[in-house]
Amino acid sequence: MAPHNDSSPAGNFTNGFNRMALQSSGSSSLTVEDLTAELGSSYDSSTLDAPVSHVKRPLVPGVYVPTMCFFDKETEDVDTVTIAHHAVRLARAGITGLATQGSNGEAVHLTHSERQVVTATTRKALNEAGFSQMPIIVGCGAQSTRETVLLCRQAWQAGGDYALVLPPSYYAPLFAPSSQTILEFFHAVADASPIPIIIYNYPGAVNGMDMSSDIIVQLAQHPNIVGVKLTCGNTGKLNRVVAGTRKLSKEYDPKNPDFLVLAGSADFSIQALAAGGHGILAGLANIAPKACIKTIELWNQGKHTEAQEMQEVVSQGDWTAIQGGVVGVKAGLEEWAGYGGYCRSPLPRPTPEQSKNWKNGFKDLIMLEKSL
Ligand SMILES: N[C@@H](CC=O)C(=O)O
Repeated sequence: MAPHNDSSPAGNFTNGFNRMALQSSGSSSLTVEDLTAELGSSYDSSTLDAPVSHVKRPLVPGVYVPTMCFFDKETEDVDTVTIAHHAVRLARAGITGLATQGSNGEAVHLTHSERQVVTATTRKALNEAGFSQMPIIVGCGAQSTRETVLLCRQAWQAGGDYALVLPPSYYAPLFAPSSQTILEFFHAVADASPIPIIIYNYPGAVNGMDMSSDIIVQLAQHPNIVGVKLTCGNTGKLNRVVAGTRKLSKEYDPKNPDFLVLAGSADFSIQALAAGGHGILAGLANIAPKACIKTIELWNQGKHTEAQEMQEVVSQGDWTAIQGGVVGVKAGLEEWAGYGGYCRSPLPRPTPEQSKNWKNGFKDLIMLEKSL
């Protein structure tokens, strides 16, 4: 397997694209001028107050958290103070990395420039708190190849290290989830993106499209595709992807694999590890990062009975998160951590009864979290 492009091109943040980025990404269909023009119309660099420096931040096994986007309760404006606070709180809990604009980050509610602000705020907060080596994955899924590439470039500009990419889904009936169309889409994005791509397989979010292990392994052969988040919950598939991608490496190192295979929900953390997976990228870690980390540590230390017991608490808590979705996770944070607020409209604000139920649903998990 060719070495991964896990280092973003050096250079300071500017509103125009860095030519090195384009050269290193091998982009052939989009010029610097095209992209600068596109950015000029969709992105206001004055919203960022500091240059973003680009350094190598490797993607290693562990617990990654799709962090939340917080909003002012009255105006629904992006609340950068709480975004920064939450990122640092998670980092101090010992997580491996963060993902902005995942499902829990309400990417679909954000404009391009707001996405930039969220990622840059997160990068800045981590750097200032001493976590400058912690990678940030940025959700970059969009419906066209062109917009997906643009989001990847904007993610890089804002300080993102990796791009999490869903397959386009609006026209899903016109192609199968493991078709040539999907293959070509991911190849085109990976060719043009200045940051490496992580495939996001989340059938529930993409018109039911569920990519097969065969196509994921095929895509893993691209030097700029470096991992997958499997929210499908299919541990048989996860096992096949680990086995198939391991064979692509000259020397497989489970502590530093060439292709990272992550469970997309915390309720199958140890099941994923038993299948050879490398960790999780899971929303529940917003609520209970230490419990998610400890469950994985126990398993990796060979303490399988203790890990299984902890997994049961995590899985029960995740059931509340899965049922309440991002509304429920925010309500849980508000109830147990004193911040969280509400999702952007049109997502509903929870009723007092819902908040009470979700608070109770997370109770055992929070007790565990507080004991760690
Ligand atoms: N249940 C998932 C939702 C998106 O992938 C998670 O935990 O993040």
